[in-house]
Amino acid sequence: MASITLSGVVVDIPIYDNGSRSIKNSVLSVATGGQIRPRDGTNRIVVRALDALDLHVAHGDRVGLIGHNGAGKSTILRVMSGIYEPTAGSVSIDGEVASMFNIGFGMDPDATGWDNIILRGMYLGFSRREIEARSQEIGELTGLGEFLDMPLRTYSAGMSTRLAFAISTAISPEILLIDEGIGAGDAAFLSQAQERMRKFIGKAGILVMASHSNDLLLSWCTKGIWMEHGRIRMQGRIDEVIKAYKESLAG
Ligand SMILES: Nc1ncnc2c1ncn2[C@@H]1O[C@H](COP(=O)(O)OP(=O)(O)OP(=O)(O)O)[C@@H](O)[C@H]1O
Repeated sequence: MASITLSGVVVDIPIYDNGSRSIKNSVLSVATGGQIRPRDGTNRIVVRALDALDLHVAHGDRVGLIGHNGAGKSTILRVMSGIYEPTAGSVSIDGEVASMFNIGFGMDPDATGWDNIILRGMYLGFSRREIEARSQEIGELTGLGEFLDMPLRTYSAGMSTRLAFAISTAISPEILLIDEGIGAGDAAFLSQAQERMRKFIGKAGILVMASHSNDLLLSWCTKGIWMEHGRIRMQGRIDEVIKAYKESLAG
């Protein structure tokens, strides 16, 4: 059974250009972003992207991360995927993780879409034989047609996302992490993606996604977590959390 538990997770991101006094003086006065603070005992400035975060995601949960720019949504996903090591606290992940945001990983910009399906598939743990056997099906799902014969560097962000999405969901991971971007697809791709996502969720994995699209969050998620300055402001049913967040923006 897949699960994710974060206990007291702090992520401080050091800023190496510490020459500016104005950074220190503007601490906490802004509506967006994490908390900018001098690091204890040093002259270094850090951004506290996550502040003592406790979070449990259980098998079958579909969690939407909501909040203003810089609230910490992407940082949570990066911690869950192992890209960021927490400054303090602990992370426990049970299950195979596939993430949809490090889409450059395991991909070669000069190789074609077809070749990248093989490369990224192997990076995600397929054997060459397994991924070759499935590459046709994955290629069709991308809807990229003849672009699959073109080098990846000729793709738009949305096209790269299609490719990454098709490969990631093909491997049926137990935990899927998505950061924005998926909204970059067109309507036909999104409905195809939803169908695939429903199948994925039907296999009872975990989905954690960050998005500014309420429609996408409402259709894919059941739980919502509203982040603010690296902390959880509210969590609960996705519709209730989105409603409260919208009210706070209006007020
Ligand atoms: N590479 C970095 N260097 C410095 N600060 C960073 C870096 N990455 C993130 N941060 C800071 O960490 C905080 C949290 O950022 P994060 O990307 O998690 O926010 P977010 O909620 O995903 O925002 P958005 O909705 O704009 O994508 C912000 O204050 C941001 O400035």
